[in-house]
Amino acid sequence: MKPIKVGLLGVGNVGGGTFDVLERNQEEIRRRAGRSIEVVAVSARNLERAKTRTGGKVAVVANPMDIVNNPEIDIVVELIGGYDQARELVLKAIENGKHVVTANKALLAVHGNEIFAAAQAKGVMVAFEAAVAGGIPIIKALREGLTANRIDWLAGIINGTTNFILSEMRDKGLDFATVLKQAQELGYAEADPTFDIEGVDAAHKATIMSAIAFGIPVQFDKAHVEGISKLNAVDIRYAEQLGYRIKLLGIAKRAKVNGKEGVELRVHPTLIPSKRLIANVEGAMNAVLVQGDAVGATLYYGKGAGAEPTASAVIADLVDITRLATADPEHRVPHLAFQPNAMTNIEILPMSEVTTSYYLRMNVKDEPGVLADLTRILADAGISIDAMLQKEPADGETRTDIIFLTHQTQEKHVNSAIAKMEALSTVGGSVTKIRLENLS
Ligand SMILES: NC(=O)c1ccc[n+]([C@@H]2O[C@H](COP(=O)([O-])OP(=O)(O)OC[C@H]3O[C@@H](n4cnc5c(N)ncnc54)[C@H](O)[C@@H]3O)[C@@H](O)[C@H]2O)c1
Ligand SMILES: N[C@@H](CCO)C(=O)O
Ligand code: NA
Repeated sequence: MKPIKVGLLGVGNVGGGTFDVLERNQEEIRRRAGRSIEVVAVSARNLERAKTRTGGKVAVVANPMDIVNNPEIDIVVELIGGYDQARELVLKAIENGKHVVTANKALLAVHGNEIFAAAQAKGVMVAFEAAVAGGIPIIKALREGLTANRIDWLAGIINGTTNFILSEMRDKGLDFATVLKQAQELGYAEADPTFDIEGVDAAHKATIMSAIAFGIPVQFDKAHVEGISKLNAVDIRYAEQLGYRIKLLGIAKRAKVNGKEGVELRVHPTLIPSKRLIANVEGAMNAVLVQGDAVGATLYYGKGAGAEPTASAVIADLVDITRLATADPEHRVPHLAFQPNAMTNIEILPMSEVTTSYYLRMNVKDEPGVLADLTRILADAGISIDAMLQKEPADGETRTDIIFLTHQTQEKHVNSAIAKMEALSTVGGSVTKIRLENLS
């Protein structure tokens, strides 16, 4: 069979890695795919660098539209990132009847509904394994391996950069800026690293997984997004003393509020019991825990960022498309796991309606009655306490830290209890709130 022809948009970290792995493993890949997969052209901003990077073996063009409009190309691989230009290129490739592979989670979390509808109408595939948790085949697992299940929830460490920062800060005592620079040098970080640090990248990925897990449209604008920039080292230490690790988790969960179905879609620092496997995922590694009603809990672990791990996922999609290119479109696996006419629109819940447990830290005057006031406020809000830690005041100090771990409750109740605590004259400053998940 004649080779399937690929055009690469972008020869950066992932584009370069894809080129290398395709070349190195071309024979293995051909034996699996049944045809050779051949990169015939790449588009790059820096033409000379791209020529050197690809060893002068392929055409290098400046205008990515030249690839998208090239009738010889069967599959366009979008690895430039960003929203607008990537959207325009992907939609044009689809209009031209080309299949698309992309690692661009930002694009799919925001414009996915439009892109998948266009691909469906045209009968082409848009594959995106690399967009979520890099090299881990989590899209394949959710969409195919777990297809018998009603998925109850999933929770993942899905941003390598922030996990790397949290691990290095804890283990080596390095400061935030130094570790971020290392993550950038290692090719983990997004072009704009605030996307990593502020939880946006993890929310893009959680949004994509929520759509596949529950058969709902992608709705990034409804996700709750909180990163690690406001996380305090003291809370990492207290969490350890209480038997927990703090991780940036992306969570998608079915919930029922007043008898009505909803979906929780949230990214935030989270205390996880230290004994859980996922609590011990360190560095740029990712892990996703999925709870299905039939299978129970399954855990997927591996490299979530970096050139070749991500290339591994890009190429898996290229092989899938190569195998299925001649199949009737209606016989292929649907883009978002559910048939397009069988999607539902379960509401994404506002954060005030979310139910979870909490770590609350406050700095208080060390005097009689303070603890009673605090526990009264929690009791009045219907919040029960699971554990408490009270530190001895340092020598000569009259103030100390108190930490409560609560049982599950709705966020609105915790917020109103915190407002009452902060109004006490014995409580100084604001109360730190970090969510806690037992993941069992
Ligand atoms: N780096 C990772 O570990 C990783 C993992 C998973 C997904 N991703 C995603 O993969 C995509 C690429 O990430 P990356 O880390 O390789 O980024 P990168 O910045 O290393 O590479 C992007 C490349 O695209 C080029 N480019 C930008 N606009 C272009 C244009 N108009 N025409 C041609 N080339 C253009 C840039 O010059 C750059 O070389 C992003 O969507 C990113 O979110 C990255
Ligand atoms: N910036 C992302 C790349 C992988 O999607 C991360 O750190 O996880
Ligand atoms: Na993946």
